[in-house]
Amino acid sequence: MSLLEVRDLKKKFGGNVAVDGISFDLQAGELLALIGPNGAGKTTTFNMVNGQLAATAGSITLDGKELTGLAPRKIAHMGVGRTFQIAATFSSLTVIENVQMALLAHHRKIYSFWRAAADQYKAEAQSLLGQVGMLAQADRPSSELAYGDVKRVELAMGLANDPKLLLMDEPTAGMAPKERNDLMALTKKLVVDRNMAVLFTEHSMDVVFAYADRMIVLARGRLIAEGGADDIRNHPKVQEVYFGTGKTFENKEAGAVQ
Ligand SMILES: Nc1ncnc2c1ncn2[C@@H]1O[C@H](COP(=O)(O)OP(=O)(O)OP(=O)(O)O)[C@@H](O)[C@H]1O
Repeated sequence: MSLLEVRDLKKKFGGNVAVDGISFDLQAGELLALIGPNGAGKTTTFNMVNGQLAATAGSITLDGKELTGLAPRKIAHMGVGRTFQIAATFSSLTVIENVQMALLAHHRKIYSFWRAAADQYKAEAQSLLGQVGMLAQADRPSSELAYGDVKRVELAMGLANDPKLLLMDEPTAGMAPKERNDLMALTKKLVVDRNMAVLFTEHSMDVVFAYADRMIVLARGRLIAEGGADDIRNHPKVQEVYFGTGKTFENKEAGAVQ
């Protein structure tokens, strides 16, 4: 049994079929990329896995337990994490306070307890910051961080619920190539060290080909290809949909840093 099993998953918005009966597996310790042109159904798939969107049909199981129909909070507690952007309101908090907030949320403490709980989960937060190489910057205001470091803190926050599966939506968007590579190398290390699974969407093909263990390709809601970098690069259907959009892989790489 795979950690995540998606079977015949479907989502309709009115008459528009955004995800049209896709099936795939994800193992613990695997970094799986979900790619495809704009409007392919990537975000919709993601949001069904974390429970933000209800599936129209199909099944999603984690460790054999059905996730469809459960609330996002319940799914998070079952071990599905996601990286989220540090909200503007939290940018005045220090790095470690942001991670403590994520831990408080996971342990269901109420925000108004925050003052009294300033020291709560400090050791756990330090441990998470250590894992993403940010311990030395724990007491800096988040607003002062370089963009690549913000992304590391967001990753630490995504680990607050000790996820078996971490969802990352375009983790490297807006990053310079060096920062992108550092973040993905770190993600890969965490996947191995924690025996965690990661499902990520990504527009930058160089990131996908360099770091993903495997990739699945969606086009118009259908899964059209699945495999390693060489399988995907040379897959006629994949070439067709990417050429069909006027974007070759090379063009996408060149235009990846926005
Ligand atoms: N809330 C919604 N209501 C109606 N249609 C939607 C909704 N969300 C997505 N869609 C439609 O579903 C299809 C898939 O969208 P989705 O955002 O999942 O694609 P995507 O692969 O993530 O695209 P992108 O790379 O542009 O983010 C599109 O046709 C989109 O217009």
